[in-house]
Amino acid sequence: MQIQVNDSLMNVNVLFSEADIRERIKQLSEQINKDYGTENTLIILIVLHGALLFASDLVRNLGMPTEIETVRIKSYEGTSSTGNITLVTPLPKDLTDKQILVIEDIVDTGRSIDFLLKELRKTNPKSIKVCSLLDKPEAHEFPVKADYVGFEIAKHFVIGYGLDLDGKYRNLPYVADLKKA
Ligand SMILES: O=P(O)(O)OC[C@H]1O[C@H](OP(=O)(O)OP(=O)(O)O)[C@H](O)[C@@H]1O
Ligand SMILES: Nc1nc2[nH]cnc2c(=O)[nH]1
Repeated sequence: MQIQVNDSLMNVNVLFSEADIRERIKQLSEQINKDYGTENTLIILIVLHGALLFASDLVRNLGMPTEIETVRIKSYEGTSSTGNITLVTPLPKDLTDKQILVIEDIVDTGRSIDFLLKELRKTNPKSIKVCSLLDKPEAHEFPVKADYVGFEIAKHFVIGYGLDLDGKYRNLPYVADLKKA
């Protein structure tokens, strides 16, 4: 598939197929189930919009009681970060003493998750961990480390499986990068 990005025609190059993602989600959920056990409730905090597809596949494999919550933060326009993070929706209420697992689609510069973790810590939860489908270690500008990572990737802009380009292509069932056609 080819798509137009600004003035360039780009090839959509699959990095992780549907099967790759399914298999990795199985492994991640096994690890999360092992770490948390089956007794205590886990708050699943889905960071909208990007993490929607990943989270909905991941939670189906979790064995503990969960409460699903969402938060929307925004930083990217096109393929670059604006540098300004905003909390578009409020944090869920009553997070004090709760176990929270934040679900992200990608940690890139780390600015978004750094911002969100600071906001969450103000609510005095029992614990906060982060599970991100993708991580770009070479792009980090903030000292963040996700506790669970699906795949580490290079410093390339990716789309699909929740990740957008100006709001589009989130529905692609795979993760792809863009190469000049
Ligand atoms: O580590 P960073 O450099 O901050 O980049 C990661 C963030 O960027 C994307 O969000 P975006 O603001 O594009 O919103 P979206 O999830 O609605 O696409 C993504 O979902 C992460 O939240
Ligand atoms: N779609 C998309 N959003 C991002 N937000 C931060 N990095 C990325 C990326 O590589 N792709």
